[in-house]
Amino acid sequence: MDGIDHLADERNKAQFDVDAMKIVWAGSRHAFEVSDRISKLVAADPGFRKDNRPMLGRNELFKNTLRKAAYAWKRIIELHLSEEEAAKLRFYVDEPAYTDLHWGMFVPAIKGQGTEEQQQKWLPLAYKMQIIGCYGQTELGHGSNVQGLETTATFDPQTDEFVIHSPTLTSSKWWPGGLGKVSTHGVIYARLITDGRDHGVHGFIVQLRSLEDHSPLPGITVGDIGMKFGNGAYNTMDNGVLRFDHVRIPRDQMLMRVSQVTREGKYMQSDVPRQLVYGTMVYVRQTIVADASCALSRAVCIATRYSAVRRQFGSQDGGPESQVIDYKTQQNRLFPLLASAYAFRFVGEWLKWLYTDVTQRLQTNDFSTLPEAHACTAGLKSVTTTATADGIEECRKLCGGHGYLCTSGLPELFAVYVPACTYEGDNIVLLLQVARFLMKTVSQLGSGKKPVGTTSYMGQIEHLMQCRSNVQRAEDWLKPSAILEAFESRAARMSVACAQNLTKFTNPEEGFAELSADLVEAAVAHCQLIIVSKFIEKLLQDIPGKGVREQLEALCNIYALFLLHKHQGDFLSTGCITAKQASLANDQLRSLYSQVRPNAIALVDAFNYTDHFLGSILGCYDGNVYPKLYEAAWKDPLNDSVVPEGYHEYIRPLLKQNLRTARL
Ligand SMILES: CCCCC/C=C\C/C=C\C/C=C\C=C\C(=O)SCCNC(=O)CCNC(=O)[C@H](O)C(C)(C)COP(=O)(O)OP(=O)(O)OC[C@H]1O[C@@H](n2cnc3c(N)ncnc32)[C@H](O)[C@@H]1OP(=O)(O)O
Ligand SMILES: Cc1cc2nc3c(=O)[nH]c(=O)nc-3n(C[C@H](O)[C@H](O)[C@H](O)COP(=O)(O)OP(=O)(O)OC[C@H]3O[C@@H](n4cnc5c(N)ncnc54)[C@H](O)[C@@H]3O)c2cc1C
Repeated sequence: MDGIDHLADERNKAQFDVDAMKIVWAGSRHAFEVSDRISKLVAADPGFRKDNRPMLGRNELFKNTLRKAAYAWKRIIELHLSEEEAAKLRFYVDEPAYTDLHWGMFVPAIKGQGTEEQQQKWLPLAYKMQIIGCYGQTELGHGSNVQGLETTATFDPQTDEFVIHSPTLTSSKWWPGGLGKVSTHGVIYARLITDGRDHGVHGFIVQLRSLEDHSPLPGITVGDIGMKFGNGAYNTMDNGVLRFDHVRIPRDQMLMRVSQVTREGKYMQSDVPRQLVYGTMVYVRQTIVADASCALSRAVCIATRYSAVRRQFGSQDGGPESQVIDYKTQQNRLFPLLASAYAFRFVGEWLKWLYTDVTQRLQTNDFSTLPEAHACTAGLKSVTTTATADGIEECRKLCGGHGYLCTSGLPELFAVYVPACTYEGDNIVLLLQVARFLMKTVSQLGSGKKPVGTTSYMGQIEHLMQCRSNVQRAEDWLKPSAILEAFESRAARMSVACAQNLTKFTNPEEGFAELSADLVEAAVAHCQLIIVSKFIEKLLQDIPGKGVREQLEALCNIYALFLLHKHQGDFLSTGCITAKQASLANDQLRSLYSQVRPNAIALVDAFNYTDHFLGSILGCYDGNVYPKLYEAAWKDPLNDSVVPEGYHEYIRPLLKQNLRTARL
């Protein structure tokens, strides 16, 4: 606008090499270069404009999303983008669409659960988008309880087909994204029945719509489930409802990697665990953790830049008022979120490694790390999405009144993000899975079986049950060993306490249900320990760039000590630390805030987000917030006319009547 960088002074204060930090954030120089190039390409293309989204009605909004998805595909083909570049392009287009489910779940489900033959048949069609797929698992009556699904797939040996049927209203598929109006096919989860026997839930590829005119195939009733939370937001997605009336599909459309049905109708199970049917969820939960760092960093970038621009109170001798970022209360709310964004980034990187490792092992029939992969993906998905959804809302409040404007970008970001606490597994249900895993680990401690991976700390259970922190001064809390010992002993003691309480129940399932609130807290403590320890491990790596390591150390300590402060009830009640040590942690936290303060703007610049992607006037790179807000207000459709539509109908008669009343 005025071409001036209003945040230049802030940028000059930085004590580290921002370009080097950009590479750490991206994960590698290559990842940075791809991300930088593609984000700029999207930002410069008017075809990907998104600022009008909150104003559009549902039909217009949805059609606009279809246009963008088709245009994105056209650009991907024209520019010969690689799979990695194409995924980045869809990410920076930043509009939930059926393509998320096609690439993010339909394709992975076929890859993970289909045989070689099935993959060869279906994947080329999906890769060229000659078919478009969704992931049809959840039903009106059951989501979390996958074993409770009611849709049936009954084998008919006469015709060598499965008959897919929705026997009840509650068996209607409900929620799958892309199903409502777009998908031609779906991976549909149904109870497999052969010869009158129910073999539980399995995946099937089912064609839903004609490839000629897009009409639903015979026996299929399909539509959108209706408007969701927020304007624009997730309403660009056609979450759908689907009913089957005895729809027939060939036998070879059952995904047969885990189990098979023969021509004779015999059910056969491979020697792979049946839980592999849930494999797509493990894959997506892992991507959701990486995605949490993106959503949170985006909100934090907006709130941090605006906090440096915004001034309120504190003027001395007619000088400028204080920047709100200098208030300790603002720092205490904002900087832990900044630190969390970095923490989630690094734990997301690690989780991707864990997932790749488990996938490679599965290919050689080594299933030993599957339970840990399930517990880690479930728990970290839960903890990071909860913190991110809460964090985005906190960032909105950190921006005061202007944060409530759609042009701040924060209301839409929250509305799009918050269902992450529910989809791919309700966060509480997933934490209970982690708790089951922890209780199993604790119960095996005496058996000589050594806990491994993320539970290896339980191997020193005797030490962790009785150790006392030796922190004496605030600076002692900067030692990774002090932090790790406190987090490990807290997690171990909470798990052991639950395990001991469970022994008081004669029926273990009853005990588990009764103690579930405590079990969830133990699972959170374990997951927070994973995040803290992966951040500390990141710091053991070679980190090039002037001052970059120092900034990351400060953020790691903020993340850990903020959690310690927030959950000090856990640390104190389990006797891991004393009240004095908790207070020293808080002293150290304050001094870390002062250390981060001059670097705050550079730390959010390191995310390398374009103004297009941020979609926020408050977060714009140049910090020229007020003229932009003022100008944007006049562009609101309500300001198209000075006197509003409806004046003659509803305002004028009222005013006239008031005049008459006043005369009386
Ligand atoms: C780049 C693009 C990305 C695209 C997408 C990105 C982001 C998302 C964007 C938008 C959202 C879009 C889509 C959203 C899609 C969906 O939501 S799809 C539907 C997801 N649904 C769920 O997540 C349901 C949650 N429920 C469950 O997973 C299971 O029912 C539950 C685990 C709760 C219970 O399973 P169940 O078999 O009934 O239970 P048990 O507790 O008895 O478990 C038996 C044993 O199995 C182990 N186990 C359970 N799950 C898994 C697993 N996934 N992997 C491996 N192992 C598993 C469990 O630990 C038990 O083991 P033991 O017997 O104790 O050893
Ligand atoms: C935006 C969005 C997109 C989605 N996309 C898809 C998709 O593409 N494909 C698909 O198949 N599904 C999709 N879903 C569905 C989603 O996966 C489910 O909504 C989710 O798994 C939660 O299940 P539920 O709705 O049955 O919740 P419920 O299980 O009914 O949860 C309701 C409440 O009960 C609690 N609860 C449930 N069970 C327990 C328990 N055992 N112990 C303690 N508390 C419990 C929960 O914590 C929650 O508070 C989507 C959902 C949303 C919101």
